[in-house]
Amino acid sequence: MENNLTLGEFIIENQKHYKSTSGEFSRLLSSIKLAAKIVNYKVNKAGLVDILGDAGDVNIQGEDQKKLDVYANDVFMQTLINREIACGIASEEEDDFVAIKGKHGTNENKYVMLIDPLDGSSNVDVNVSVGTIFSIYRRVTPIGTPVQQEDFLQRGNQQVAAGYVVYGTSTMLVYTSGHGVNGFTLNPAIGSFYLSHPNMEFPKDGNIYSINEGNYVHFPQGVKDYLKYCQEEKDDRPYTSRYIGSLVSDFHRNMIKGGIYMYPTSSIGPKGKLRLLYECNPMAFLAEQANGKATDGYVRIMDLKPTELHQRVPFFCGSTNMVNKAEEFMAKYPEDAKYNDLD
Ligand SMILES: O=P(O)(O)OC[C@H]1O[C@](O)(COP(=O)(O)O)[C@@H](O)[C@@H]1O
Ligand SMILES: [Mg+2]
Ligand SMILES: [Mg+2]
Repeated sequence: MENNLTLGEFIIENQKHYKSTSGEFSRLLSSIKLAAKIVNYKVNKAGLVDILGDAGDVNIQGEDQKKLDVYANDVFMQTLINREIACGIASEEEDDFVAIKGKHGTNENKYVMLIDPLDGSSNVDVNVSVGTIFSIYRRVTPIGTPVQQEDFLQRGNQQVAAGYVVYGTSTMLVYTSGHGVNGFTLNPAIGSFYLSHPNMEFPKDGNIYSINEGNYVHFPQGVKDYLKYCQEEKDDRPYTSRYIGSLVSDFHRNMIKGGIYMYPTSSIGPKGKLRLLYECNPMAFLAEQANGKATDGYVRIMDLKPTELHQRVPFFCGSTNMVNKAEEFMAKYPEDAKYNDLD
């Protein structure tokens, strides 16, 4: 393993792909790598340090923040702010985007980042794998001016890079900058990420479906029909149901083994649960770069026009043939495509 490229070497080797010649993009990826190691160190010994349980606050989405949500958010925010490595950051745990003003009050950087600092919060206290998700864009407003909302509300197809860290049996950082998907495993003894999963790809087909079936009665009919199809005794079915409850971990498993992750609308969550900007868009970019597919059941996730920082959308993501099949069932109920009109 140690002969493999380290993540740092890989980033430098692949600088030729980045339109940024200033090294700014490489430094941004290196800062993410550093923050991931710091969070990993805490996550790995969560039971021994006072980091489990609720932080006692509620985020803008009305969710109880876990201490690890707040910790991971602070680590990523401070790591990037202290290095003045981006001009703005938006986070699941911050009400609004944060403009990074350099020491001299201005910031010449061209990248903004959106982040889900700790994904799978419900699993934090029970020692089940969790993650971090990030998405990077080039700003659209003039460099040197204060960053604006429109720099963050860009369609997913404008992403420059996206990735996740999974804090699981091993810790991995998986990312794309538009040239395929590569996975790096952390060697905790050496403290370096090594290329362990080059050119990751979703199998076109799979036999795993991931969805919180506890919400079954609330699902749209198209989803109920697709689940019946998955559970039918026919051909290579029934499929296997696997649901960790951490998007990053369910996505990672399905990318390796073949499968589909679904978080649809429901009568209790009329727009679904997952956030477009820092959960669905980055995972969709990774999925497509790994020959998978990601839609809201009807439309390509990365073509959706964001309107709010924390907006939610339904999410169907994974092996292309499985997402196509799910869409076939959804297409029979076109009225369910209008989830955005349900204000
Ligand atoms: O408990 P539910 O409703 O099945 O939701 C689980 C989903 O919600 C999430 O935990 C949402 O992410 P956060 O933990 O970052 O809020 C996903 O990781 C996961 O797939
Ligand atoms: Mg999340
Ligand atoms: Mg989160």
